[in-house]
Amino acid sequence: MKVQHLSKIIHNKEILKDIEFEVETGNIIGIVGRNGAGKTTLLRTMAGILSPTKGDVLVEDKSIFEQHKLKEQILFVPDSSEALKNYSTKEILKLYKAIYPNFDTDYFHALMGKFALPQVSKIGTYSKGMKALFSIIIAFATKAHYILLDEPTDGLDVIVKKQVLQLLVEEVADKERSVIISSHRLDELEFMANDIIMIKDGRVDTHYELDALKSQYIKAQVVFEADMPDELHEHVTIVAQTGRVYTILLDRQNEVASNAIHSHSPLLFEELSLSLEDIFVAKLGGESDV
Ligand SMILES: Nc1ncnc2c1ncn2[C@@H]1O[C@H](COP(=O)(O)OP(=O)(O)OP(=O)(O)O)[C@@H](O)[C@H]1O
Repeated sequence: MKVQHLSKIIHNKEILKDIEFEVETGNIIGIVGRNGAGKTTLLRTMAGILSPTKGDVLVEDKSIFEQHKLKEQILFVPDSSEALKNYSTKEILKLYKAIYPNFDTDYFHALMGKFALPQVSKIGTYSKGMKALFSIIIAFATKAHYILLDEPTDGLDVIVKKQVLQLLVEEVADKERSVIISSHRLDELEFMANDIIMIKDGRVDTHYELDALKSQYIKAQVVFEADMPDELHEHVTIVAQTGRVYTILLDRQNEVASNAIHSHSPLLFEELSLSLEDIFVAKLGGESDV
């Protein structure tokens, strides 16, 4: 799937601005960004629910807005299943089977059994987590090639969440499917995603292959005889400070920063393992809530 120069204007406001990236099959892509950055609008446009003001979404090098049948390969799971609440699980099953020609009914029942989800006459009677789970089960049973999930783990308890995350990883393992997830949960994404696309004010701020991103930064604990020398503040991001113990982030390529630190002969300089959340602190200037 190719997202090409995608722009979307709603009520004179440019929500998406020239967004471009490619989704390879067998990958999990994490879309992250602060509230209102444009993640949901992007997913809805990629699913063909919203039409772009400019740009295109291509599957098999053809526009999904010109060849509507291609939309059968894409499935969008919204962060709320309100629209389903008055239907029974059987009715929803029937609806999806009609829309998605490759819908796998056996797989649907197998997943319902695996997650011990009962069939109900009104989806509204499910708990919040059960609704989220049901939407995910339906999504994977469609056998669509591109599954777009908006905040999929909202409302799931820890045990179900782990099972769902495991399911996502298994689903892409055969390289037939890609999963694109919008999430605030960086800690979850970092164990699954191959790529992270950070959206800021409707633009792709950064698009990183996760392993490359992690190797770009160093997280370290550093202690000097006194407070951290002033000149170092411009070179490093301080993540935490307890007394004279500073936890810092610095760019691995930035030799000036590294030389500056060592020229002040730190009493301790110890590299720590880096999380995705740390990187967002570095990139968004202390705003870890993306
Ligand atoms: N139908 C609409 N009419 C007017 N403005 C809209 C509409 N849909 C989205 N927007 C605006 O577009 C911007 C991006 O919204 P969007 O829901 O895509 O962000 P998001 O990154 O998914 O946010 P969140 O993390 O809070 O879910 C927001 O400023 C929102 O108010």
